[in-house]
Amino acid sequence: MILDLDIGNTLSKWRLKDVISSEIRSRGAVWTREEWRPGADIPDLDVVSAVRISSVARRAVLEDTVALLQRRVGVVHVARSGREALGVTSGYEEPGRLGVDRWMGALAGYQLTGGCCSVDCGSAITIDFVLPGGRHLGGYIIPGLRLMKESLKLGTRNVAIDPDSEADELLAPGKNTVEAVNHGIYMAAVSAVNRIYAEVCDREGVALPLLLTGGDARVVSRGIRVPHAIWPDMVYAGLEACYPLTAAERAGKMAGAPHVPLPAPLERIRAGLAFSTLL
Ligand SMILES: Nc1ncnc2c1ncn2[C@@H]1O[C@H](COP(=O)(O)OP(=O)(O)O)[C@@H](O)[C@H]1O
Ligand SMILES: CC(C)(COP(=O)(O)O)[C@@H](O)C(=O)NCCC(=O)O
Ligand SMILES: [K+]
Repeated sequence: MILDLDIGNTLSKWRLKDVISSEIRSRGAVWTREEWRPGADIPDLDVVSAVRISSVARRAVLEDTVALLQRRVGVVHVARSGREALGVTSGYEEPGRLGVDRWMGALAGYQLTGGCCSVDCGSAITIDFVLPGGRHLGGYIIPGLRLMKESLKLGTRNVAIDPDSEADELLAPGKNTVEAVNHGIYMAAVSAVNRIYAEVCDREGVALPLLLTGGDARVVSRGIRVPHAIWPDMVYAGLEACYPLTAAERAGKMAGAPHVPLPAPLERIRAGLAFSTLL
């Protein structure tokens, strides 16, 4: 089995992938803690022959995890952001400083679409752009839904936005504190994504496919008006593309890759932008 790890600031996600069949056998998540230790809630390492890791947690968390895994597993790949990979060149002045989860998402998105906007809705919401041809432009970082809510300190942190709510309900004015906070941060997040997507497509003169991932991808998706796809395994797909281990991966297949709808025509994106900024 291959153990893939996506260690974010909130959750450490894992999945076990069969080396022979390329099927995902199991998956789970544990809180990203100071001392991250395989335990009851972590897969059995005896069946693991290789590990691939994307981590944006504190360096000590990664070092501890890698040290522990290296004692038990023969092959441990730790992804790093770089200046160039798989046809994509980083837009960052210091490429090593780009969050590796963003880099994995950008690489996976580029493999799938040949140029896209990738949005990762986790602890932070990150919005990255890769143009056709492979130039990564850089991106945007805003607080995620949960962080925005916690920062208000209004005692609403444990009342999550129902991911099944209709966008229309979430966009309506709140009639109590919980609603006002939930609807406010939701509006802030989806407005930012909609606006940033339109601004950058307009600037660059290209309508890009739009991909969403992360723990809040589903709820954010409901407020996005332009065609897009959700790809829960997008960070894992970057690991697959960087460190292909199975026959399917070597053939360029990425697990769980969604059907990506054609983007809206550029004129429509521009008209929407003009409408939201000039009226
Ligand atoms: N079952 C869940 N447990 C925890 N967080 C969840 C859950 N479902 C959705 N979320 C949301 O997803 C976010 C974590 O998403 P994730 O992409 O794993 O973040 P990160 O990569 O930063 O750890 C949380 O901040 C929360 O808003
Ligand atoms: C922006 C992030 C905190 C997002 O992390 P996440 O929400 O996935 O936990 C992470 O990608 C990161 O630490 N990036 C380094 C800074 C940068 O990308 O510029
Ligand atoms: K994120």
